Formats: sequence, C-alpha cells, structure tokens
Amino acid sequence: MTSSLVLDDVTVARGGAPIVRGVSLTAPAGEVTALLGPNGAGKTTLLESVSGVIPITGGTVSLNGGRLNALDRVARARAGIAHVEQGRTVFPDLTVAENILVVRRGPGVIDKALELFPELHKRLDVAASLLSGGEQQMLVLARALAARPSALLIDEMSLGLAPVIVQRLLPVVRDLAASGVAVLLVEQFATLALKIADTAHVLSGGTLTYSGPAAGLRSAPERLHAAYLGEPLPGVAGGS
Ligand SMILES: Nc1ncnc2c1ncn2[C@@H]1O[C@H](COP(=O)(O)OP(=O)(O)OP(=O)(O)O)[C@@H](O)[C@H]1O
Repeated sequence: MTSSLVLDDVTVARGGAPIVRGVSLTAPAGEVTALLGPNGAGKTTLLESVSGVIPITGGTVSLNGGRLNALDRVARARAGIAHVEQGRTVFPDLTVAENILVVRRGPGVIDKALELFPELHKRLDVAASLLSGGEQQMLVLARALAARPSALLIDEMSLGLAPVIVQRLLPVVRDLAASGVAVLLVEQFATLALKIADTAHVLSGGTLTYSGPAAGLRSAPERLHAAYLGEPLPGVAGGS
C-alpha cells in the first residue's frame, strides 16, 4: 500500500455553520499537494480538522490506511500528522536546539531535523526570538520534522516573509516531500505553491472547484482564476 493522507467526503462546521463541504482528496507520500483558494474558503479549517484542532462533522480522514476520525490531536500527531500552523509558533525564549528537543530527544535528532536548514545549524544556542522571520519559519518546519511525520500540513508558510526568503523555503518543502513525507500545502500565493506542487486542489466557498495536476493550473492562469471564483472546472473538480 502506498502511504498517503486521504480525505473522503469531509465536512466541517464552525459555530454551527458548514464551512467545508464534501471534500475528497489524497496527498500521497513523496509529493507536494497544494490546497489553494480565496480568503475565507475554508483552507485553514480543513487543515485544522485533519490535525484534530477541530472535529470533522462528516466523512473520513485516514493516514496510511488507518482512520483518524476518533483520535484527538495528540493521538493524530503520534499517528504521524504534523501541522505547521499559521504564524511561526516558535517557543521564543528557548534556543533553536531546545525548540527541536521539545518534540523529540535522542542522538542525532537535531542534526537530522536541521539537515535541510544549514543556516540554523550555525545558531543552535540562539534564542528563537532573535531569529529573523524566515529563520523562525525554518525552525517551525525543522521542529515539525523532528517528529518524523508521515504527513506534514503547512498553513501559509509565506505569510509576512520577503519573497527572497519564500524562494529559499519552497525547494526545502519539495525536498521534504522527496524524503517520503506527504505534504499538504496551503498557500496564499498560488503561483508559488504551483511551482513545487505535483497536484493542486482549489477550495472555493467550502467545496473543491479544481482537483488535478498542478501543471494544469500553472500553464493556464484563467483556469485558476475561474476555480477561485467558484466555477467548477469540467472533468477535474471534486476528485482525488
Ligand atoms: N473559530 C471560528 N468560528 C466560526 N467561524 C470561523 C472560525 N474560524 C473561521 N471561521 C470562518 O470559517 C470560514 C473559513 O475560514 P478559514 O480561515 O478556514 O478560511 P481560509 O481559506 O483559510 O482563509 P484565509 O486564506 O483568509 O486564511 C470563514 O468564513 C471564517 O469566518
């Protein structure tokens, strides 16, 4: 069986109102799956329902064939879900090394987590609050990796970062996926996400309006635009 994160007909409500409706998608190990869509479409809500921050109200979420619905957030993390939430949530008073060791202790943990981030390796004893925004985002990613996840959910990695930093981070996300992780990437800058994504899904008004190869949107901005506006694209919407 190929390892992957699978959402089947997922519905999520907030404050009694349905926000996400009938979303089915697969994020396979080794690939970057982009989840795009306009503000308020429900992207963050969907990621939160996968990691267990909020419950799903219908459908199933499974990882590597195991159903996650009944598991709380901690159990889902143990099962292999890592969630990098919006806002670069480092522990500001802890050093770079300590931020990683919070997740896992043991020989080689820091070296392994920082394999893709040589700039952080030079600053192991620096308090996280003294890092730049880009370095903090790297640390959040490194910390997520320390848990050795099967699936990594990344919410708006580029928020507030200079384009040059985002350009540095994107290939890292690609490498991460190449190491065997299923990456589900929510990103406000669709063109950036499409550069590294294998597959893309567009969520508009809580439902998927495009599911297909990222290349299908990279080369056709008008299709991306139509999907953002909520126009289901024939033959590709709603699938996995
Ligand atoms: N805690 C909450 N209680 C009730 N409604 C909420 C809550 N959080 C978000 N919402 C609503 O859910 C909808 C989807 O929000 P969500 O943050 O998931 O969208 P998004 O696609 O991630 O948007 P953005 O790109 O702006 O972050 C919005 O209408 C929002 O107002």
